[in-house]
Amino acid sequence: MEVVIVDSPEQIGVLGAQAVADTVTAKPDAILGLATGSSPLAIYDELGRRVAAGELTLKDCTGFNLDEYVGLPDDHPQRYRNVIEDEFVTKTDIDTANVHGPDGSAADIPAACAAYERAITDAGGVDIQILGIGSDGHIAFNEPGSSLASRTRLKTLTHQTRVDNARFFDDDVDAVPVHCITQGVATIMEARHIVLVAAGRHKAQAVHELVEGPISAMWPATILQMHPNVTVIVDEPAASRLQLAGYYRETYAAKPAWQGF
Ligand SMILES: N[C@@H]1[C@@H](O)[C@H](O)[C@@H](COP(=O)(O)O)O[C@@H]1O
Repeated sequence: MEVVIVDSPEQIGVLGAQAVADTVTAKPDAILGLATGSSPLAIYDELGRRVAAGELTLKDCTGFNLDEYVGLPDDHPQRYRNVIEDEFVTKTDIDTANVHGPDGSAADIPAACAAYERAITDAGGVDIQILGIGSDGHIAFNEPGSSLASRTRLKTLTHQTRVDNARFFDDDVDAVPVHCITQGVATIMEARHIVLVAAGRHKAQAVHELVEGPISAMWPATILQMHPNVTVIVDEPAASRLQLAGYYRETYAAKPAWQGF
């Protein structure tokens, strides 16, 4: 696990976008794993800037979203498919027809979850997964207690997650759906490169557990310690509880150029 500590959320965006650009340069039809939440927004903005400047194209890429609320109408602005459309697809040149998400309106949810797993596998698997982290250590919507071997499935959101996300629903926690479909922890672990980004002091405990804590379903992100290719990019407040922060800074400063990102 590589830990990169930067000065600002904007720098998180620049480095995260660089990781995506490196992947797409090596493989123009790369499969991108897309995350909602505020943390990845700087990455999407920077990718949009690069596409607009003619430095990068995502036109042959495919995207798979991590998760989706259950039961929101198709045109609801907080439906994650719509959030990814607004925050990522419209800013870049990726083809919207090639961006997929779990079907939160499916009549048969287990069948929709199985179909989503198959779609990711049939596409060849995710080359680079952008990931945020909840303040309780959740990844996608894999709440504390999630099986570390889980696949795409229905989950019940914790009250804390619904409170955290109420800001997107006019501060009305009752408007936040109770259920979601999320890629499982094991699904996420199959991505070839995972770039997890976090900003702000409210993420400091989760980032500490993710990088330095014992692996536990109580902090689902800790399973990433078992993944061979994870880059964690955090700002100073999010890094404030890291015990080995000095070592991570020295390691990044001394990184041989040939290692790339
Ligand atoms: N399902 C999303 C997660 O994928 C995201 O990581 C988390 C943190 O969001 P933020 O980056 O806004 O703190 O929010 C939601 O729960």
